[in-house]
Amino acid sequence: MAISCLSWSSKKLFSSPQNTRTCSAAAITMSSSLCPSLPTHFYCKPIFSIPKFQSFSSQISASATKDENPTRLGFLGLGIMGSPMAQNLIKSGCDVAVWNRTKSKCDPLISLGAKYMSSPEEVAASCDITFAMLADPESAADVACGRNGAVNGMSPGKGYVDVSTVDVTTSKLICGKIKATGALFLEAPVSGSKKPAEDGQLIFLTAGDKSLYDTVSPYLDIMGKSRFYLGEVGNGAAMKLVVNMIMGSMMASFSEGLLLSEKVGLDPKVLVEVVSQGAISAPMFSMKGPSMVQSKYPTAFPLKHQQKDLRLALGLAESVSQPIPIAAATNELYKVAKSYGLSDHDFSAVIEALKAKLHPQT
Ligand SMILES: NC(=O)C1=CN([C@@H]2O[C@H](COP(=O)(O)OP(=O)(O)OC[C@H]3O[C@@H](n4cnc5c(N)ncnc54)[C@H](OP(=O)(O)O)[C@@H]3O)[C@@H](O)[C@H]2O)C=CC1
Ligand SMILES: O=CCCC(=O)O
Repeated sequence: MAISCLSWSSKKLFSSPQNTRTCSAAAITMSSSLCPSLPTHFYCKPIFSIPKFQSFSSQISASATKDENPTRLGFLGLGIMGSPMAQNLIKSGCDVAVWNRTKSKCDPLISLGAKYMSSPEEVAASCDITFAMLADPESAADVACGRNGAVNGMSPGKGYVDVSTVDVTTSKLICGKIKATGALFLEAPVSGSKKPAEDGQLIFLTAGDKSLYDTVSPYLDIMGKSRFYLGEVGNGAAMKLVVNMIMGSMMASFSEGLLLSEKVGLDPKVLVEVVSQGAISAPMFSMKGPSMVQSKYPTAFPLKHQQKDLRLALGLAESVSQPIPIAAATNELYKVAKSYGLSDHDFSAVIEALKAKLHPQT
């Protein structure tokens, strides 16, 4: 299956298969201390992560122009994440068909050149590879396996790549239905939020059919900065849930710190600065701290999705009898935040649940 994308910027040059390499063990020894002036994506990463290397080659656009049968890509689900991901594929010259439950969200992509299809089935039937970026396990299963679902349009030679964050059971269910048609399946949830999606800097946590992984890697490289292949279906979903469980608890703990610092007379803006310089610094704190101090929560990752991921992580832990008391308590806090109508705010709005008086005086 040839790559159909045309080069449109230097970003595209990163994603040429010729420019994408797996680091050898020897190469891992090249570190930032040896090459302090190099940007971080030049540093070698463990062999299971496949970073992109910058190149000034124009090989991909030259080969793409000769391609008379471009790979047809489909994209289902054009929310906060799906829209910029599909947009990056289109802007890279890929032939993309789109569908979204709320049709109006397809319009900006259609104006960029995407074809509109009226159902997931139609997208899957007309495309070689279909990506899906849906809200939760229920919607991911429904879009794949429900009435007019993608499964009905799948057949041997096609591939389905689910990039939604779902639980292991749902991913395996979708995988089973897709594979029963003779098509291939890859789960590929992403780490990274709205801005990394816009910038093509996501991290893909993939598992499933290795041959499909190899086929779609150039597209993952258009949408992301690195990708991990984790083996059998379920491992990508599990990795994503563990990562988001940690993230949700970090955000809750950070929220407590901001409020405690203020209560004892400290400036929370200074706390954000102090944290940013020490061992617990994290881009998340530096990026979201200043707006949290102003009680502003512009949505990048909706709070309802963070609570969903905590709920799913609790189920994952339950399945192996692993205690996760901090995540369990954190989940309760996000549930309180949801009950205050904060579901569609950014997940940093969880701090509001700590501001509220739990037992208001009458
Ligand atoms: N935002 C973020 O920072 C990140 C999110 N994720 C994960 O990616 C996924 C998508 O997130 P995000 O884009 O933020 O979410 P959004 O809520 O912005 O988008 C959700 C998408 O799912 C669709 N959808 C919801 N319910 C249904 C349904 N019953 N049937 C069909 N379609 C449905 C929505 O359609 P409609 O437009 O009609 O509502 C929309 O296209 C989630 O699993 C999330 O956890 C992963 C990494 C980062
Ligand atoms: O699932 C959402 C992840 C958000 C992020 O990684 O910043």
